[in-house]
Amino acid sequence: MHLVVDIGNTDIVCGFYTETEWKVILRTPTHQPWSAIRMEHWIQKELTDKGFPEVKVESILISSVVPSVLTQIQKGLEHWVNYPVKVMGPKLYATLPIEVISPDEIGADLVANSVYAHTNYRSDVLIVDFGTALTFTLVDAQGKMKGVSIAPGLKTAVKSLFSETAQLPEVPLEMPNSALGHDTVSAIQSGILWGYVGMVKEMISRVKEERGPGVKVIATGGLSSILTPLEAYFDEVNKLITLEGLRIVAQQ
Ligand SMILES: Nc1ncnc2c1ncn2[C@@H]1O[C@H](COP(=O)(O)OP(=O)(O)O)[C@@H](O)[C@H]1O
Ligand SMILES: CC(C)(COP(=O)(O)O)[C@@H](O)C(=O)NCCC(=O)O
Ligand SMILES: [K+]
Repeated sequence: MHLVVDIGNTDIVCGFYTETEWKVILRTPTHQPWSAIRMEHWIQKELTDKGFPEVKVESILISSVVPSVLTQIQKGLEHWVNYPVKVMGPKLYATLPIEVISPDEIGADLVANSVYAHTNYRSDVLIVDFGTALTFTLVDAQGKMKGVSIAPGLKTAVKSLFSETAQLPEVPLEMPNSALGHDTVSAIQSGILWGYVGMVKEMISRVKEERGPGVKVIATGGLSSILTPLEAYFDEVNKLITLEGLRIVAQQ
């Protein structure tokens, strides 16, 4: 088997795959007191629990947007498999089938998303990633990353309102039926969820105005199925896009 790891600002996701399919996907919170040994023990225990006690992992590629966590995760994995692990970064970007925008600043997850989009569509594609941040990335037909937009993610917006106010609670991310709320919880749900529906529609429409109506729009990230009124706007909704992109990079 082979392994790709996506270290995001909320979760670390580990995808184990063979030539033909994903075998097992593991998820754990990013913010833990990570040490190399904690990582090695966690992955061994999870694999055993999921019915893969003695896997042979032939290659590992990591994408990280959390530098403070990367070192211990990488060390733990390298100790586990006993060979160097690859990490997404500017040196690797130079070998990709896409042209990476601002290689020293760009998030590695956005690069992986772009590799997936270009490999599968070969047209203008807008990737909407509903993670800790809500990101929009445009890749053109030649595989050039043309631009990125970054906003607070849905859960980040909810948490920020809760932590910056005295009287507003943290609310579940559920689409309200009506435009305006009738109590505090539904009022916050209205503001954030309908507000974000509007934000995503506005971004899609602006990008299509600039690039033409043929732009494909694909959605990923843990929160990509919350804004149900957007379903018709997406050509694909797939929570595995970042892992799929990493797998393409690892296999090249
Ligand atoms: N398969 C899933 N089903 C339901 N919720 C999920 C799933 N995966 C992730 N989430 C939730 O979606 C949120 C964003 O996750 P993710 O896209 O992995 O963010 P990041 O990449 O920033 O770490 C998290 O709060 C997580 O708990
Ligand atoms: C934009 C992000 C915070 C998204 O991270 P995520 O929501 O997946 O945890 C991450 O890709 C990042 O830190 N990017 C660096 C800045 C940039 O891409 O321009
Ligand atoms: K992500």
